[in-house]
Amino acid sequence: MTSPDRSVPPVVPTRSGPAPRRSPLGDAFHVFDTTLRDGAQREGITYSVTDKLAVAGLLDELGVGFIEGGWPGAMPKDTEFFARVAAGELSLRTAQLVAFGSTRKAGRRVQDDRQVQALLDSQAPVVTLVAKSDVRHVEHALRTTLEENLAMVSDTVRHLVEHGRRVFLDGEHFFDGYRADRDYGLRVAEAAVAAGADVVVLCDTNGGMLPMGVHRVVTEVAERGGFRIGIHCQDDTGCAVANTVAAVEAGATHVQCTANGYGERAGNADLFAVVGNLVTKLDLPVLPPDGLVEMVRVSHALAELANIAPNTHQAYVGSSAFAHKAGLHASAIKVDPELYNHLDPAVVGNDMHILITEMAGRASVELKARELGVELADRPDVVERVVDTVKQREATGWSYEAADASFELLLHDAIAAADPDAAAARPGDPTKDRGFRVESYRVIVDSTPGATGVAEAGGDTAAAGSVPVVNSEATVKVWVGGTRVIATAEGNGPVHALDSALRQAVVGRYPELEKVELTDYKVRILAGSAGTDSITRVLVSSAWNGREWTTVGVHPNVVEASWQALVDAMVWAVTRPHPAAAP
Ligand SMILES: CC(=O)SCCNC(=O)CCNC(=O)[C@H](O)C(C)(C)COP(=O)(O)OP(=O)(O)OC[C@H]1O[C@@H](n2cnc3c(N)ncnc32)[C@H](O)[C@@H]1OP(=O)(O)O
Ligand SMILES: CC(=O)C(=O)O
Repeated sequence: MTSPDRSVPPVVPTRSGPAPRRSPLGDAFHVFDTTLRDGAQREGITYSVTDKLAVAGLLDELGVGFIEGGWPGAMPKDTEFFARVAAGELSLRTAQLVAFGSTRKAGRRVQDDRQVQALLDSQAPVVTLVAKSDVRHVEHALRTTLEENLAMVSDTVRHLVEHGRRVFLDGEHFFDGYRADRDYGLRVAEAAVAAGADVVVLCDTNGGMLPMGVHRVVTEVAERGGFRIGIHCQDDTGCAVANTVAAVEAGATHVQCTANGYGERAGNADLFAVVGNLVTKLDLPVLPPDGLVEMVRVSHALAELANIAPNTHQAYVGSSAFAHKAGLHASAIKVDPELYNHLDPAVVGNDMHILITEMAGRASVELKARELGVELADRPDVVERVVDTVKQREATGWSYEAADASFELLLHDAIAAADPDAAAARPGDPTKDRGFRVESYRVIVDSTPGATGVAEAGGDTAAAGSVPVVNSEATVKVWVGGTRVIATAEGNGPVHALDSALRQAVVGRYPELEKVELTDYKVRILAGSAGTDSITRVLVSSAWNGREWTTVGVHPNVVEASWQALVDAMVWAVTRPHPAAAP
């Protein structure tokens, strides 16, 4: 018989399912998300139960420690959400689920309070109880005595703790109450802690605080000691994130926030800014190591679920959070991106990009060209030509900031113009050839007086017999690979007719154009200088094969401005290197 080899470590039993993730700080620091409770209190947000499950799943992927799912018993949807989680529809890897509710009603036994029972029925392992901590609210809103409010707090906390729940207490209006009667808020906190609460969250419910005041109050409360401090800041002064960070600096170790700052009135502290600041500025690793890089993805997915357009300028996660417009910024970034970025955007899953506008300088153009795969470091002539063209055009109403595809064509036109011999010698090279050449176009719009009804193909669709029928027809003449092609098409308006005729003319050579979709068409009328006509700027967005691109046209005539943007859209589609080869 051989003795067991003691040098081999024992086999650790494998877990079924993915291993739980934890922030390196574990329970020492809580990131507590209340998007599904306070966030849902924002005007305009209505989550379905399915949305709520998806929101919770995304927050768990980010790595928050606690997800407040709603108020079971107050709203059927919230009750159903907890029931569906309990039934196994969602399993959380990182976060613990939290049910929110208020203390028992005044003058009622906690055992008889249906709202409190609903918290237990939710089966959430953690409960946040909202309690009045401002004497004026106790006396005027609850219309009860200060002693009864303390009893409501301790009875409810004890009841929940006795039933195995971990309890956090939200001290509503704590900061306003502290100004009016500082001892009472602390007595509420102490009553909760004595009954078993784990955290007392100091709430700036009306959101009127500034960071210095939050720091002072949290410091004083921390000096009294005896309980763990949390912070919950509404954003009515625009300081919710700063107030939250100030509270952490003063000793809070539990932060309540909402995704993208959604919340009652002006909102709450934005989870992404709070976490971004704590991790990258205060060196507090409050998320699991793979969490921070998910911020952009999760923020945008949560905006989608809330049906709110993402805030492009949102700190850390907005698509413009690392966008640089000023030429001087670009010139320093060319030397070292850190010179004009507060952190590497990749850390939070974001990207830096350079905007080309009238504020661009040579460095902006060089960096933008590099983004587009073109190296212009040794082509100062081309760079200068592009800078001049952009500045002159933007002075007359063009805008390349949102029209990357038109800028890309302008760049390649400048390269071709700088080297006309090479352009002639290599007509098939997309950097030298626009794919087709327009000779002319014509549009006819006609309407027969008295003719009304549902329009046929090519006319405006209208309710039967209600509006005149207007027909639009376009003819384009283009040169494609040495051949002159004339095509005519109808459309439900002049721009549609032009788009159809142009595609018809070039589709034989470029069959992929059949699949290009026009996804957006924006017209902006720009005031002309005194005494002159106004100018029209048209932006056309197109999509194909997972790519989107935007082109611009500018002219006093809206049809010509639209035509320029349409032609750029098609030229970009047929000449730029893109996944066009894919089906
Ligand atoms: C600061 C915050 O944002 S806290 C979160 C607030 N969120 C919400 O209110 C959303 C969900 N709310 C609801 O669905 C409803 O308001 C409910 C179900 C909670 C209560 O509805 P109702 O019973 O019809 O009461 P109503 O909303 O008119 O008033 C709230 C009652 O709770 C009492 N109350 C308020 N805060 C507390 C508290 N912390 N502890 C105990 N009772 C409280 C009020 O005094 C009032 O009592 P009353 O009925 O004796 O006058
Ligand atoms: C609890 C809460 O949402 C507040 O006091 O603002």
